[in-house]
Amino acid sequence: MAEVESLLNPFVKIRRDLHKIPEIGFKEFKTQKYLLDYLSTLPQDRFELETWETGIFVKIIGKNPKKVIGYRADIDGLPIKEQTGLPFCSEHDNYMHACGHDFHMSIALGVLHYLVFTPIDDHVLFIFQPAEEGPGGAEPMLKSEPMKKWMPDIIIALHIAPEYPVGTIALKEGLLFANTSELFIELKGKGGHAAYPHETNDMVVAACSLVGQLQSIVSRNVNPLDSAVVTIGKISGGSVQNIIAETARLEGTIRTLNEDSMVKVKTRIEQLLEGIIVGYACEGSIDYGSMYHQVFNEEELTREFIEFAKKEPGIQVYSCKEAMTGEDFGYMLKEIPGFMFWLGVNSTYGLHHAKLNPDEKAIEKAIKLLTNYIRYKGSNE
Ligand SMILES: CC(=O)N[C@@H](CCC[C@H](N)C(=O)O)C(=O)O
Repeated sequence: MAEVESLLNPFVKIRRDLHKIPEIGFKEFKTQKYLLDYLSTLPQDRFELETWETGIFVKIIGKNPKKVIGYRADIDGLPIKEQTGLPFCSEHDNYMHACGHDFHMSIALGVLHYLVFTPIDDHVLFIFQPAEEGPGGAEPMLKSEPMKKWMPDIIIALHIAPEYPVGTIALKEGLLFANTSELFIELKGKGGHAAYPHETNDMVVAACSLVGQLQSIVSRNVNPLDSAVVTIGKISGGSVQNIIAETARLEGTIRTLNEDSMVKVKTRIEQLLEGIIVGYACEGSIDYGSMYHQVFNEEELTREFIEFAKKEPGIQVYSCKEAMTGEDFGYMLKEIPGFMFWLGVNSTYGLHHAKLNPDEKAIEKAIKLLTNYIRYKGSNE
């Protein structure tokens, strides 16, 4: 294994190292240390660095700066048990980089490394952001002191796309990713003996009924020409097979392409929950957790990047439709002009799947494309 690793592109090795240590939002301690250790090997006079929570800001000093170009990479993993069987699979039981943030980090380090050794005119701010999967690091990071001090004039990010081949990128001007809101519903009834249901209010039955009713929101309350998602990803309740459950909890997410639909979907969820409370004589409450602003690509910069990327050897540019994925990078794009794009990584299994296995050849492609684009944008001659 050591021999094979010595033959790898160093940023593929970095990706594998990071893949082994996935950590969830605001607990990315080993990840932050790994990134800091790597940064400590680079010439220290070429950049300034500030940590923020488990994230890191790195400003590469420009030769003749007129602006700051921002590049953001998210760093957290997901609570999923990896099933890839890869030799470098997760060493953290029940956690996995199943959304490609290991790729995002290694690509960012590749571009950063190049710019440290080959300075350009403008400053380049790298933002290693925690907690993209939740509860959200972008919004508080935007308000942080380092960000205020080094506020970028433009900002860029990518996300891996398992469905596209290596060597492709996909993007569009305007709306790229949906508005999101987490959804947590608690139900409380009356538990008791499995053989005496008439003396209880069974929250497993109430929860199942509510999950069924929630499916009607998208099909019956949202305009068919609009789009929305209501997904319940987790149900829990009860303690053992012969006790009727006193409590149940649903955990899910809402996605919409505009803010009005988000309000409408939430109103319907609240109405349906009211119905359950009355129908099952129970208590119920909703917590919307964290919400992400849509990802909206600034049109002129996006068009310019598309034209640039089309001329890059080995890169094919696809035009895509908006997706119902969410990204708190949307908050950065709300304040700073920029764009996000999909990077093709050709995996049979998709994002958030325990067998996601992105093709590492995409790492070098992305490093080259981004480095060339940032050099082009950051040249003031
Ligand atoms: C790109 C991606 O997969 N992002 C996540 C963001 C999750 C936000 C939040 N935890 C929620 O579930 O609403 C996604 O699931 O789209």
